[in-house]
Amino acid sequence: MNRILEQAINDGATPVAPVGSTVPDALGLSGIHKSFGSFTALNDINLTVKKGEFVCLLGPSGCGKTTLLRIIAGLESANAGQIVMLGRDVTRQPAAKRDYGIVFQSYALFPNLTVAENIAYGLKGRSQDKQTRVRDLLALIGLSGIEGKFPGQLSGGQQQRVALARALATSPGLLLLDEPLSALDARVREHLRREIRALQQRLGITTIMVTHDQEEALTMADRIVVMNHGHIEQIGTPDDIYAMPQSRFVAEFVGRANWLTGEVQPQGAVRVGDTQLWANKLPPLLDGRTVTLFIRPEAVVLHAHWQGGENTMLAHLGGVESLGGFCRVSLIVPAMNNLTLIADVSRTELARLNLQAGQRVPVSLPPHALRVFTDEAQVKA
Ligand SMILES: Nc1ncnc2c1ncn2[C@@H]1O[C@H](COP(=O)(O)OP(=O)(O)OP(=O)(O)O)[C@@H](O)[C@H]1O
Repeated sequence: MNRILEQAINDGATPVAPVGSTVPDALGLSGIHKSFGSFTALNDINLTVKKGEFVCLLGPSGCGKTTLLRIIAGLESANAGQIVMLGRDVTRQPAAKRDYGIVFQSYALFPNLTVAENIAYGLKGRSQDKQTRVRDLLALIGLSGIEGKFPGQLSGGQQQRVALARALATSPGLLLLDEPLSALDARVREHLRREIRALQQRLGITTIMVTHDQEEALTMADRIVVMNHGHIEQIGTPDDIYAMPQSRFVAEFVGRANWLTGEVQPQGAVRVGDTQLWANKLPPLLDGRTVTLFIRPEAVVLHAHWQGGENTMLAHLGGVESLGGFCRVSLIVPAMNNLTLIADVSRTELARLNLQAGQRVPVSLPPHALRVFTDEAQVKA
């Protein structure tokens, strides 16, 4: 077994707790508040991260995710709130007393030091032990033999892997990643995404990563924390966030969506233009209210022939855009005031339907796939 992996396990870094044992949470944030002058950057942030979890802080530019990561790291201080790491209150501890490794967006390696010197920078002890540690870490990140190179001789992806090795060198309890992939090109980014996730799972190291890239968060995280204007909009697994967004902001920020505005009818349907739509979980007492229905493009069903049925209508085929593995079809629905729906359809399905531009296509919006929002909040059944 790789020595680092072995050490991580000996250090107790494995994420799975024995049945019945009480493992303290890796991180607990309560009531975190941060202002810069009169500007509130973070407002009442509460979050618990379990040992071994990979959590992504996701949100648009300026929502406060980097500020939150810096507060966890002790590089910024909060105006109010408490930070607990593995049961230890570190709120007033300086950065050096908090047990974490960090990787920033820009590689932040010392250009005048070799790879080995960069990785060993924070290590204490005998030079021979350090050499062994560096060798093990380089093997761990798949870059054995580059000890003597300088950062300038490495590609961007290699530099970020070295930065990761440096962050892991002291076997920290927590790994903090601040947009570590955003300076890399798409192919390297995708590759490193998988590598970092695999490494994190093998080491069982609790990880918090800041990203504005929803795909990154959806593919890497155990849980996603969606942030907006300094507060948390939703915390959930990638599946929860994608399929059951709790606010319109989350639904719009993560993935594509169709939005349909309609009025709730006395019998419980929602009228959109001349069409009556039924949604599962439409709660009572909404008669006459204007609501917004939400459906993901891949949930829109196209039919080869008209069969009628619930939530089925005729649309005109607007256009077909190829997006590699699937196609995005735009559909204009006359019975919904010429609203344009988008549907994501596989290439096989598209070939089966044999669609021609301008053709009339029967379209269904399955009731179970329609979610209902009033103003900002999603209506809960
Ligand atoms: N030192 C500072 N002084 C004043 N305002 C700051 C400071 N640091 C951050 N801010 C403000 O706080 C808000 C949150 O910034 P933060 O960097 O945390 O956002 P972010 O979500 O990480 O965005 P990005 O993805 O663009 O880095 C922004 O409006 C930013 O301008």
